[in-house]
Amino acid sequence: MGLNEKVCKKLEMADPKNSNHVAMFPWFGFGHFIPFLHLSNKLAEKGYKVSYLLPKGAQPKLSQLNQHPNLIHFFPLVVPHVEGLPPGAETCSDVPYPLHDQLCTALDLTRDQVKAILAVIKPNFVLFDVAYWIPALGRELGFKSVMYATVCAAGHSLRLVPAMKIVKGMSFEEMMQTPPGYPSSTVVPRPDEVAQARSLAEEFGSGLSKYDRLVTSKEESDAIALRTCREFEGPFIDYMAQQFGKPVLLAGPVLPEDPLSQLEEKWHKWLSKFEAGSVVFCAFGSQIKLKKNQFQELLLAFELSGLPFLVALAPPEGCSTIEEAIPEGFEKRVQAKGWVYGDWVPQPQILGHPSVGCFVSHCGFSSMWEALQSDCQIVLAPHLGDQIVNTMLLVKEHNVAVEVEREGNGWISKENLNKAIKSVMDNSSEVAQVVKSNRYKLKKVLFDENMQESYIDSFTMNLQALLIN
Ligand SMILES: C[C@@H]1O[C@H](OP(=O)(O)OP(=O)(O)OC[C@H]2O[C@@H](n3ccc(=O)[nH]c3=O)[C@H](O)[C@@H]2O)[C@H](O)[C@H](O)[C@H]1O
Repeated sequence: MGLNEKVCKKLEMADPKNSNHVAMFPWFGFGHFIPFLHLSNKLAEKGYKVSYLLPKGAQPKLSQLNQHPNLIHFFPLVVPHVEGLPPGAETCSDVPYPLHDQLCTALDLTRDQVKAILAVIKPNFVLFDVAYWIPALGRELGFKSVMYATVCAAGHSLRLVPAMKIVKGMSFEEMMQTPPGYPSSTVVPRPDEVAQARSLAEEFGSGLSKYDRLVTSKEESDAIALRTCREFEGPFIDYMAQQFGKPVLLAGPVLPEDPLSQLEEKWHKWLSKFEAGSVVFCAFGSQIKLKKNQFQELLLAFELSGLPFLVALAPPEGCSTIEEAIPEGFEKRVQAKGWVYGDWVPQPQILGHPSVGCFVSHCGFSSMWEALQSDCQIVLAPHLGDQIVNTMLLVKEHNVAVEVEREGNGWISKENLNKAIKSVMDNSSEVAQVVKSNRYKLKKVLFDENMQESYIDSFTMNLQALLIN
């Protein structure tokens, strides 16, 4: 009897009510909270109960994304203070990137709280990403552990497989190599990605390197789950399965259906002043803090473009408010055509507004999926390693976006950003037509209404199959 038949038999015999409880325990960053919560919504639609463990201060920003509060319950954790962290720090948004090591140590120190909760709620499965000690808890408490990766399969295949260990002191030439059997010649190391990938050898919580933590999480867990699909990353998915010798469950893009319906009036009203597809929207996720001069240069690029723009970026380094960072006379010059906003915006809903025609993004994995779901042209300015890999997937592998050219030191000039925006916003340009046509074709495949449903169905089928072994 094949696996699917066995699972079907098991499902017929067992009351699904007995094995449909999943606990979620993501890394303490919104780029992880949000994908885990989107998956929670999809599982709840299939009748699953979800217990979601997270720092207590993160819950308010996430509650609005919880579409099934009767089935998805939050379990707030107290994040212990670790020396070096600002008092009360709980998520990546509270601390600069270099302090994520200490934040991850704090996550490890929630182990007793997590164990106490799991011992009481008795989930059938726990989905996690950086808490490499969850599989051991699973063997002790009797649940199946699944490492749910919220970055692309290409990024994991390139930098987080046993075939090529990332350690301190590797030469540039070594870092420019791809692991044995790696399945791509377009998504490959490049100097700025190598510079970022070196951080994988650095400590990331409790003395472990990021590489060791993330590879151990995959090696120890009962299965790996990826927020992606064959149509987007097929060869990388197969490579991951071969490297780790265990089931790889695919969730698909896992995005909520039409987000525009919930757009708040203030955004809708302002955006609706402009003609369809004319507004440039820029956001760089929940973690990036730019240097003040780079922040100002980006604003000057949007002014130079002459297009209406909405910029949602955190205040740059050294500025506590966005107003402090805006260049002299800028607001007077751009008048009602530009809006610079220094706090959280409803990004997916803004991308769904008909006036928005271009998304300037750092290519974080969630922003990447939201860009592909939208009808916007895509301009990419990646910062962290996996964002560069995501960028190569979109630009080199699928040719659906353009990347901003950087100076040698990583500087983004107003001229180069303006050039990239114009290349996709000038409908007469060949680049604009090619990326637009490729994007529509890819969107048709990735967001075909039955595709997401079939991915979640097979995801739950494969989850249940873990209970048989
Ligand atoms: C896996 C990890 O995710 C991280 O998260 P980050 O927040 O930077 O970016 P996204 O993944 O786009 O996630 C950001 C999420 O926040 C939403 N959002 C953001 C800003 C805002 O003002 N309003 C919003 O609604 C956005 O819509 C998206 O859903 C990094 O990429 C990191 O490289 C990657 O390893």
